[in-house]
Amino acid sequence: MSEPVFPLQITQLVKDFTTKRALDDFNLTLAQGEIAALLGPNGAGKTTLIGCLLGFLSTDEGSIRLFGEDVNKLTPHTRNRIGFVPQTMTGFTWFRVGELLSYLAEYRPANAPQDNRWLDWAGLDPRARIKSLSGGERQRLAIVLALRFRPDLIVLDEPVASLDPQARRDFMRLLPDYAHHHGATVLISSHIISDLENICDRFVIMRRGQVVLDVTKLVLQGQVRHLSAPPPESWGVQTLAPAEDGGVWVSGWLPELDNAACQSSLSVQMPDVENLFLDLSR
Ligand SMILES: Nc1ncnc2c1ncn2[C@@H]1O[C@H](COP(=O)(O)OP(=O)(O)OP(=O)(O)O)[C@@H](O)[C@H]1O
Repeated sequence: MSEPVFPLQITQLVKDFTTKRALDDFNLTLAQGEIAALLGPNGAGKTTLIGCLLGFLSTDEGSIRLFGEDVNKLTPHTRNRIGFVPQTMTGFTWFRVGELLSYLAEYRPANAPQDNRWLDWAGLDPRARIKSLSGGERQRLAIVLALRFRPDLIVLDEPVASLDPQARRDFMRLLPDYAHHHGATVLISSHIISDLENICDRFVIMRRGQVVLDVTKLVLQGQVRHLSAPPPESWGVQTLAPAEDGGVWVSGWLPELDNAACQSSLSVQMPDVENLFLDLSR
């Protein structure tokens, strides 16, 4: 039987800068249609990871495969299946918005499918010069450029930091709609965890270049709990991290865990991603 082909498969990745190991045995595989949050404190390695998986940065060990192809040997077809939204858009400043859209469209096949909802959402004046756009308007343009040609794998590095609240909210509604509609896979990094909690079905938390927790929303809701104090060993649950409030994060099989907590003096709470993230990041 042939191996499944994943949109993204990162295996034992190592990335060293001169004085720093930024990624250390990093592993991540995304299946088609998954919307995954990439979370980590400043310096955790998120941008480095994204740079490596898009082929912008060289790697030292391990492998990165996109739709089954080595990231450094992507065919043009596969390259066209990937959309990348950077933290800030640079370059192309001499173009007008409409000129840049037309110019970049020439690099696509004439019949390439498009999704115009992003242009509608961005609301940009095609006659505006890119150098005169505000930071948020440039970011809208970056999103249009990355998503207009219906990518199957979307990688977003802090895409909403410069968007106003309405644009950010609308974008965070459109993105999962788009992904579900087209079966696209999404990897999104952001420090605004409440946004990600709503739209993501998987949470990958990294620290110091490594994955410290990789959990689906289903497992998070079904098996991860915050306890007010460490549980007895006999419960057989795994301790994930101590919590700042003196409690502890555990993972175990429910309802056994909830039943056990009911019969003891421990209080048990459903997880919220932000607190779990903060405690795992310490
Ligand atoms: N070109 C570079 N040379 C040396 N060290 C680097 C370089 N780029 C990044 N680093 C280091 O690698 C580590 C990971 O950086 P990275 O930018 O990937 O973190 P991040 O998780 O994206 O952080 P942030 O949330 O602040 O954007 C940091 O310690 C950073 O100082």
